Amino acid sequence: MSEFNLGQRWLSETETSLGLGIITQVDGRQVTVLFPSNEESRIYASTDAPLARLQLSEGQQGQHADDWFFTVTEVKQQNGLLIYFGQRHDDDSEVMVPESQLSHHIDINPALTRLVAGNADRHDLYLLRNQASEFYSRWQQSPVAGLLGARVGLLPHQLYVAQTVAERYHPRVLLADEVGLGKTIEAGMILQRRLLTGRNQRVLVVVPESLRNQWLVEMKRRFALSLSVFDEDRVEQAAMDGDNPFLSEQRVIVSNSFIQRGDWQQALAEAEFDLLIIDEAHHMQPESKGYSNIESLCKNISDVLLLTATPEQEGTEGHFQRLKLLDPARFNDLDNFIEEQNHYQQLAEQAEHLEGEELDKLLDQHGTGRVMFRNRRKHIGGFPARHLHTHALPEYIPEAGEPWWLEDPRVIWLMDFLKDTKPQKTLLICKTAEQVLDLAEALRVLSGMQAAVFHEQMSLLERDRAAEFFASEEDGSPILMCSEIGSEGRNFQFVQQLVMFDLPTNPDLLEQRIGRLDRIGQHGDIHIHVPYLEHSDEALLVDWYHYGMNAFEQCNPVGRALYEEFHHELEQALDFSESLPEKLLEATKSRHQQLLAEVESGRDRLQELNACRPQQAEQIIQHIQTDSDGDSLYDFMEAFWDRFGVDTEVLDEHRLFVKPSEHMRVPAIPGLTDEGMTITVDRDTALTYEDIEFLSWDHPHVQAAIELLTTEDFGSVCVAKLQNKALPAGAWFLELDYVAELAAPPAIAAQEFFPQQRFRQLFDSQGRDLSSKVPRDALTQQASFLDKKTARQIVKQLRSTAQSYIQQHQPATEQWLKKSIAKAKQEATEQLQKQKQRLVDLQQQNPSVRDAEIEAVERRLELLLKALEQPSLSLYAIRILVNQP
Ligand SMILES: Nc1ncnc2c1ncn2[C@@H]1O[C@H](COP(=O)(O)OP(=O)(O)OP(=O)(O)O)[C@@H](O)[C@H]1O
Repeated sequence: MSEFNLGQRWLSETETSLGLGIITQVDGRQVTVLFPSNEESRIYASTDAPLARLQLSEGQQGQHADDWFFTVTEVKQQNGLLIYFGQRHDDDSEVMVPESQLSHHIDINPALTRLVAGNADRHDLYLLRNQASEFYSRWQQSPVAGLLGARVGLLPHQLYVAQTVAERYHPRVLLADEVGLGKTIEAGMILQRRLLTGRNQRVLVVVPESLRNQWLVEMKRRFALSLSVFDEDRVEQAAMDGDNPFLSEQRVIVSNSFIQRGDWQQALAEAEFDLLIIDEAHHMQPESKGYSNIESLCKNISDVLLLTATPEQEGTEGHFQRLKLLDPARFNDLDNFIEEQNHYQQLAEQAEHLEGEELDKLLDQHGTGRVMFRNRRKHIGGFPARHLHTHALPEYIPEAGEPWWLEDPRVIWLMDFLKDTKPQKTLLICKTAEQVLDLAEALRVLSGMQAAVFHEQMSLLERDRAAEFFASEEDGSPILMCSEIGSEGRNFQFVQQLVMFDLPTNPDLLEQRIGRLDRIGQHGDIHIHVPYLEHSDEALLVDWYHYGMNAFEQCNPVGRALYEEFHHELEQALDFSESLPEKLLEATKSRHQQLLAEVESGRDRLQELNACRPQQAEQIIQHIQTDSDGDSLYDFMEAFWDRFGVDTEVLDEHRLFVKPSEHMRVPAIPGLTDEGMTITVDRDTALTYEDIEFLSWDHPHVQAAIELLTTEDFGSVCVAKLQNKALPAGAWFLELDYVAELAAPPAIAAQEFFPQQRFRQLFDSQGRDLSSKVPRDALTQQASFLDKKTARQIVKQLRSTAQSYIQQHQPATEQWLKKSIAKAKQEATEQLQKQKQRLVDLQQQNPSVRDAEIEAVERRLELLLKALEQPSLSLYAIRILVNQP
């Protein structure tokens, strides 16, 4: 057949996955085609080769073999070869591209390629493809994208913080909710939203070693997010290739001590992290080891979240130092900072008389409002009561040479207590690992009990195993005995009995200890037991804490301030008195009341107003409830699994088991393992069964399904049967869907102004434009399945007419694109200018608005406008409907 010429580009109608082929040999009866992307050759009989010629027409996009794109402006023929003239996308230059120089990849216009090749899919796959793009576009615009899929109860105070911080330009904030109110969860939500919207790509998490595993587990089970642990071994291993070891992963978690050692500081600095999260940040003290390493990370990384429940654990100055890590320019003078705090009461009074935007403005403009978020139990409500039980025990004189625990009455008390409270679980906390080990020995020797222990001399794995052994309901240990490291960060809300075998002198540490039980998820009253020896330090401390500041039964916001004021007298009393001096108790009590009244009307009130604005929080919750749209998600995924060969088995009303079958359409789908998984789209079910997957539009498997459908060619061309008696048999319609997208740096979240956009055109057999007259759904309702063979025949019959319609109506598509670009430009300019102005105004009043934030808005607008100059347009889907009444 004379139509074949060397250098021409043809597609295989039966194997489009081979990519674009090139004719390498033509002899009388045979034609040889090389498919370079697969390095395969095929020889066909020239008379009936299942091949289709790729011919781009004006207005269409082409891809050069060197990977740049162009839009065709003119097509010429020369010696049987096509020569394309057009404009390059990257530098706007005029180009001439002989067809032999086209890229072997044909994924830029999958629908057109398939049409040319004469291929068609089933109607239901086409519908799924269209749904995928619709849902994707909706998700891209959702103000709660990234907050939909967290396996958490929808708590207003957390969602308000998460949404507010995630939205900021280069957020640098202190998350300082009281112990156990969910700072880790807030950080996870912020992280997830920022990752999924593209605002951040590379995160470094720094946590105390003892919390590393808990973080990993929490991020995985609550957010389906994996973090990669980097310790000395892993880094050394990875560094052997000579590359920066941290660049091998996007989400990295390291321990405080790893940072303190500082061996990899240079590599960390060069690893291009854009978000830093530091948990238990009160440990970061200027005098602490490796502080300068933390300081330089905070300087290097644009976005920073510091987490601590006890920001003032190391005093006002310590608190100030952490604020300084966030914004050294704003927090540069401690005296000024203290002076500012003195005006909080006055500000709070003003705030009481304001509402809505006025209130927002005042809170935004003053103090630490923009930098620090602190929610308190008192404001949230609904937490269980805490009860103190003191157990005064007689002093004893230890016998020389005998272990102390043989005679200490607290040990006898503990054994009786465990008997009395059986089968309840008890958490015991004391100061040192030695004491824990002695107590474990005591219980073993005196009562034959194998108690779970948790202390710094154990490896991380051993600690996690101990916590698991304790948590196990059936054969777990009734008691876990921890040294002070167990008093931070861990989740023991399934326990109601807490024994303090000794007492810390720092009220914040006391609160951290109680916080292991008093946290979200605690459903019973908490019983705090302090067994103490008469005239011991604990005898004084228990009175000071309980009668002086009610620190056991209430969360105490001024504990640290009281400690700072009274610690000299307290230490003296501990050294020289047998009981708490009345004078010290009275002084503590009255100062406690005074300070409490002050902070509650000042700092506290401002923090309360700032950390959660109930109306806005309510709106976020409503958005989440609406945008989750579990029914649509379930239907969409069910159709997806069905079409892609994933087996499903209904377990109950809310749970489904899904597993890859032997007939998968693609080899693997991210987020779905070979063993399969149980899923739910129902939040309550996901909270009840933590081992099953909570599917949402944020979930990696759902995102993978959408990506597969929208970026590959599944369902891009279909032929369906119409049964309309009012129309002649054989009448046909051509429905085209164009998709426009932006190629922009992910960090500017361009999708919020220009999500994936679709443009539909509908023509009848005479080429009449019916786009505005016949809606898509009306056709879908009348459309039905047509067998594959007939469908392919129809595509082959109509493909050249369809191509000419596409070409003919290209100007209308471009017109549409121009309009939507102009609209997006206007909206982006208006909104971002407004955002910038707000920050500029704020900065006049409140220096905690950083220049970097304002510059980031300017940069976002600049990059957005640039990206809007070059949207990519592709023919996304083609549906041919043929009437067979
Ligand atoms: N919205 C929520 N839904 C379900 N569980 C939650 C939610 N928020 C927090 N939790 C659970 O409550 C516990 C406390 O949360 P988290 O660890 O985030 O608190 P924290 O403020 O970081 O604690 P700490 O002050 O001790 O470091 C955890 O077990 C967490 O999984």
